[in-house]
Amino acid sequence: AGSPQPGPCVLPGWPRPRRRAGPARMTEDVPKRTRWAGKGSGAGEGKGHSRPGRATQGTPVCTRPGPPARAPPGCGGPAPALGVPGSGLGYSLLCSRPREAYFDGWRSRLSGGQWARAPCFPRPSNPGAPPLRLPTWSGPAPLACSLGAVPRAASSAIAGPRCRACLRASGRSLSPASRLLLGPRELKGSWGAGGAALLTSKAEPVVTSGREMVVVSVPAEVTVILLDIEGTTTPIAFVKDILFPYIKENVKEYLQTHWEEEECQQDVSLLRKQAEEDAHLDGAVPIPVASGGDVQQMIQAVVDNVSWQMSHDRKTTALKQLQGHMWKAAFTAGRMKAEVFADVVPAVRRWREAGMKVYIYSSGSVEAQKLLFGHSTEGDILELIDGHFDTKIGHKVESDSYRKIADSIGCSTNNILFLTDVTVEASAAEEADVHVAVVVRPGNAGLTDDEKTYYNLISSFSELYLPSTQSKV
Ligand SMILES: CSCCC(=O)C(=O)COP(=O)(O)O
Ligand SMILES: [Mg+2]
Repeated sequence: AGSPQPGPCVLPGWPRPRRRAGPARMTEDVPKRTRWAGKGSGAGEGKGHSRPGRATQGTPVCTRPGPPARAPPGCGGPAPALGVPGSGLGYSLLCSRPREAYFDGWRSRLSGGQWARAPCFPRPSNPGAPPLRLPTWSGPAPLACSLGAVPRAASSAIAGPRCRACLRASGRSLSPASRLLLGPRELKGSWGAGGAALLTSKAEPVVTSGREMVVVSVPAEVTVILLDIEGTTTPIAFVKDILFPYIKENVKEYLQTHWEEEECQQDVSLLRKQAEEDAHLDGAVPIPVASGGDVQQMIQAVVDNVSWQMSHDRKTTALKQLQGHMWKAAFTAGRMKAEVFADVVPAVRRWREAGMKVYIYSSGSVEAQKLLFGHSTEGDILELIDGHFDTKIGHKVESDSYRKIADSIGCSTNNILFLTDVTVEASAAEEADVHVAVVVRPGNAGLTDDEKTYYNLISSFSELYLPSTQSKV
């Protein structure tokens, strides 16, 4: 295997970014999500790349000489995972011509006829990053999975899905080019609970109790991890079934009890202002001015307004501020403990040990965030958080908010990795050049195939791999 062949390298069905001016390079066809590898390569990198929903499907053709991509041995046709969105983009391409694959800032030279689970395109990024030789295979795939798409080392110990296509068929998404989906080659070290055997200095297999695990490698430039709460650190069910119902059931009584207090009046003023802004919206509930009117009537208007906002899951600062004040009593009295996913605290500790700063950015008010982490099922874990942001800095769906957060922290946007369950937030953050990964947790909203393809997905914080060579803030 392996003498160089002429001809274009065709990667069918990628969501394609728009071409930018300048000499044709394979990187121009790299979907934006692969920017994890390319963020250091210059201002504007990735701008204009396609996103889910806006993606144009096509058949990008690299301009470098090389063989057409062809199906892996045993597959009997084009690798199914290659031709559709959600495929994992260029992993497992058979390149019989030496080329460089850039992979999360690491480079691996793939020589003739070898398979590599790495994107088959050059990335101009992170020139200073250490080279990494990714696992490669020569000749026929060592083990064709049921769909025959991805070769991997044989191991009867490994249960579960065996290739991207199988994983996708089994409902498990993976796709980002920056993921390592490796066969069971060598187990080193351990990471996280549950017996996960994990990478040490090199990208190596991740096998947890006989189950293959997908890892997303954190780019070396990342020094700050910014966390969403609902759907990311905390189950949506806790918010929807405990926190929010508490508000609905208690708002009237709370207002009646605290109406005369300064804090409560400020909350009502903010809600009134919001109601004025919302006046054009269907079903919006106005709040009359407090000029000697009937207090009970006003309280009822606030209750109705809150109820209307919550029924639409509004994330307004006004609503979040009142909610935060209301939760205070419940949390401080020990009547409520906030749930955090089991992987959160161990991972955050690890990140901090590695020198990362960890911040929260949630629609929940900073006050509510502090209550939540100060009274969690894991105890008071506030000390693990370096700082908090809420919608006072801007809404999570606006990219400017992320620039302001970076300013406030004192870093560049590309030093930040934002973890969220909401792709619109991820998209806004990316627009500001923030790295993102979408967190898939039980109960979270589903993702479209394009979104699964486009974004780095993790289902546990333990799936984030921090290269040990990184220097941190
Ligand atoms: C202390 S956060 C309470 C949950 C909440 O109010 C909320 O809106 C969560 O939104 P997130 O931005 O964390 O998804
Ligand atoms: Mg969320």
